[in-house]
Amino acid sequence: MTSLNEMVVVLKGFILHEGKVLIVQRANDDEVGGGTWELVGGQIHFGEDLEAALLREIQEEVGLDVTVERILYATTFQTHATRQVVILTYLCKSDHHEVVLSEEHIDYCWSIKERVRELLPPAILHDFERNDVFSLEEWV
Ligand SMILES: Nc1nc2c([nH]c(=O)n2[C@H]2C[C@H](O)[C@@H](COP(=O)(O)OP(=O)(O)OP(=O)(O)O)O2)c(=O)[nH]1
Repeated sequence: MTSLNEMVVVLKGFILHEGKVLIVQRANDDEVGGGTWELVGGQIHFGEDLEAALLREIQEEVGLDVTVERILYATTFQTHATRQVVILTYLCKSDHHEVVLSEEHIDYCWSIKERVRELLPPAILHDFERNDVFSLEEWV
């Protein structure tokens, strides 16, 4: 019997430029999480390398060429009964701050910690706390 369960792997970039992290706001008409703020990134394609997938997603969503430094944390959750997401979040550095958004997002913000605490949803903030992301010395 074929399983109807789905497992997706999502790569996210914690992109820093001059001490601030880039967060983006999903389009309001997005069926999942419309209007909410998140890190840049998306699903790996079958057969793709992790870093290549991350660089592709970052280029597609915000038009930046970044340097990937290291993995910060991995997390997983179910979006509904038959769909589980595994998220790998990587520290990245950008030499530039000029962002070109795709149709997926309607706004962006290079953010200090205080702003991130105001804008990101509790689930992501919880993962930041659990994985000491707020202690990153490169982040203002
Ligand atoms: N709990 C938790 N949720 C997170 C984290 N990072 C993160 O983006 N999310 C949420 C926000 C997104 O709604 C969701 C999955 O990311 P996504 O929207 O880019 O994935 P997707 O399936 O749409 O991928 P794609 O179509 O854009 O390729 O996970 C995190 O660290 N912890």
